[in-house]
Amino acid sequence: MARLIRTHAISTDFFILIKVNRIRPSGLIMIISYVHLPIHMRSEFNLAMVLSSYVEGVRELACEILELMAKGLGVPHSFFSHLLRCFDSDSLLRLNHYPPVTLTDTSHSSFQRGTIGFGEHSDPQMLTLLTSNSVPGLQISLGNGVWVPVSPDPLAFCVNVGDVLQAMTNGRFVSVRHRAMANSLPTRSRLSMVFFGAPPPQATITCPSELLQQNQPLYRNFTWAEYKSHTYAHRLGEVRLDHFKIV
Ligand SMILES: O=C(O)CCC(=O)C(=O)O
Ligand SMILES: [Fe+2]
Repeated sequence: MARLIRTHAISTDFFILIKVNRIRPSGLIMIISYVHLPIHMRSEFNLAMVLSSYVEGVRELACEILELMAKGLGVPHSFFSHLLRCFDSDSLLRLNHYPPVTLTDTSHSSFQRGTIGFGEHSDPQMLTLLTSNSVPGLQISLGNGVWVPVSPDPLAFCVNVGDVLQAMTNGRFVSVRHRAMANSLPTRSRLSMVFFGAPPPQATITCPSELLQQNQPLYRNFTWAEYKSHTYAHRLGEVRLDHFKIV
């Protein structure tokens, strides 16, 4: 954990240092960006070193959380975590950049407070660990149109259950629907760094027998590759796990 905090601090500085160019296709309200990485980086900002150390630390943290969940559910210790520890685990690190878009910026005249930057969805993987700089934007859905903002804290992780963990726990843990608002701060970009813990493509997503002693299975077995291709063939906002429900 100490190493994770150290690497997190270095990588946050690193990502703040990178040059950011916004593309503004005429007529388009935008919120799309290039991130340029300087080629001649000082040695302490060696990208590969920082990223692999970060991913190793954040993956370990995700595994520890999954092991605590397994303990709480009374299922074998590494039933969930071993999938993230597999050498061909399909886990992913994503950086999201939300450039400042101000209400007075004429090229964004139709931009309004409340514009969504990243639409409502649940993450398809098992467990998400998200951290951001101190610019707000992330919101969690409580259902019925109620959204709760998550206070941005560069030294904290927001941990979200993903669809696959919902299926593997037979609905005991529910994947959280969330979204990110476009950034209306005039001068600062919002950056989020998201680790998605996922199984290997050919892993079968199934529920442990301990969770089926008094309950019928809610979802049929599927592979992560199958779920992923279903996910990308459907819209972000759909409840994509419903397709695998046993009716
Ligand atoms: O940037 C954020 O706060 C949310 C991003 C997100 O939900 C995602 O990348 O799946
Ligand atoms: Fe997400």
